[in-house]
Amino acid sequence: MSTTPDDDATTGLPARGVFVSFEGGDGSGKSTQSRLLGEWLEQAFGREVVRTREPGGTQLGRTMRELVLHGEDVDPRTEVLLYLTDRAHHVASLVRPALERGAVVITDRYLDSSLAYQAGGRELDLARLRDMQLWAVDGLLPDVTILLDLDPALLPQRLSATGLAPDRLERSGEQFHRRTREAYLALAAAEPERWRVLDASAGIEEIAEQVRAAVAPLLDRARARAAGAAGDPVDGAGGGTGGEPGAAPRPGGRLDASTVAP
Ligand SMILES: Nc1ncnc2c1ncn2[C@@H]1O[C@H](COP(=O)(O)OP(=O)(O)OP(=O)(O)O)[C@@H](O)[C@H]1O
Ligand SMILES: Cc1cn([C@H]2C[C@H](O)[C@@H](COP(=O)(O)O)O2)c(=O)[nH]c1=O
Repeated sequence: MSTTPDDDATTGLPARGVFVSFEGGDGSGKSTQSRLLGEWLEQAFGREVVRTREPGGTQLGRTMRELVLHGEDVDPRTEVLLYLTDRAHHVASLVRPALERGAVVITDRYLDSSLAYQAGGRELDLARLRDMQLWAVDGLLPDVTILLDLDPALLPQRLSATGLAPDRLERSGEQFHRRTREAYLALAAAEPERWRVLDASAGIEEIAEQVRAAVAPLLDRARARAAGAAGDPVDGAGGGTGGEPGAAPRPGGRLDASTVAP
């Protein structure tokens, strides 16, 4: 959940939540997979799951989303700042508080979207953008980032499946989407301990299984950490009983509050 493995750098409290981000091109299946992962986590682990997204995970963010995706055309630097404003508020008001109370936070896009789309796609300076992102979120990085890698040639097919008119970014052209994809792959290659790259052209259930396999070990680690902090045995009665990747939902599993992205 944070840049340090055992403690939250900001609060000094034990880091008990788990932070998962989905990344990828438009129409790569992020919403589909974040929904499936959230349902599985609630049912199999009885964990509080907070599903959210960028831009648009907060009320302010929904205004920013409308502006950046459906408003007047803006230059690339203005675009960076719109996404950054959404992100800073999202982390401060929703993501960090949820992690601090022990929730699993699943976000459909996070700061890597800006590095791929604005540095890669719009060809802005990567190092500068990375510094700005880390400042805006006070250093908070996901425990795991799942890249749903899709050839942009498949984008029209995926977009038409949604039945929605393409937004300003989706209309940015094939070369833009190719640069974005290359940027994602380079980010993942540079930080393999955080990223998992999955083939987004595979079937929905096959991908869901790979996502579960990537996330389940993090839950075990967080559970052990939380139990240690509370003085409980790791396999004690409190909380979920855990589960294997792909395990059937646990009967009687506790369903906690879930914030679902609008
Ligand atoms: N693995 C898959 N194979 C085929 N179709 C898929 C797959 N995953 C998702 N889809 C379909 O593709 C469309 C886009 O999926 P989804 O909305 O999950 O993508 P997304 O990455 O969240 O898109 P966006 O970035 O545009 O919001 C939907 O119609 C969805 O049902
Ligand atoms: C967070 C973020 C997003 N974008 C782009 C990527 C997509 O084209 C849209 C968001 O739409 P989605 O339906 O939620 O995928 O915005 C970006 O360019 N930079 C960012 O930081």
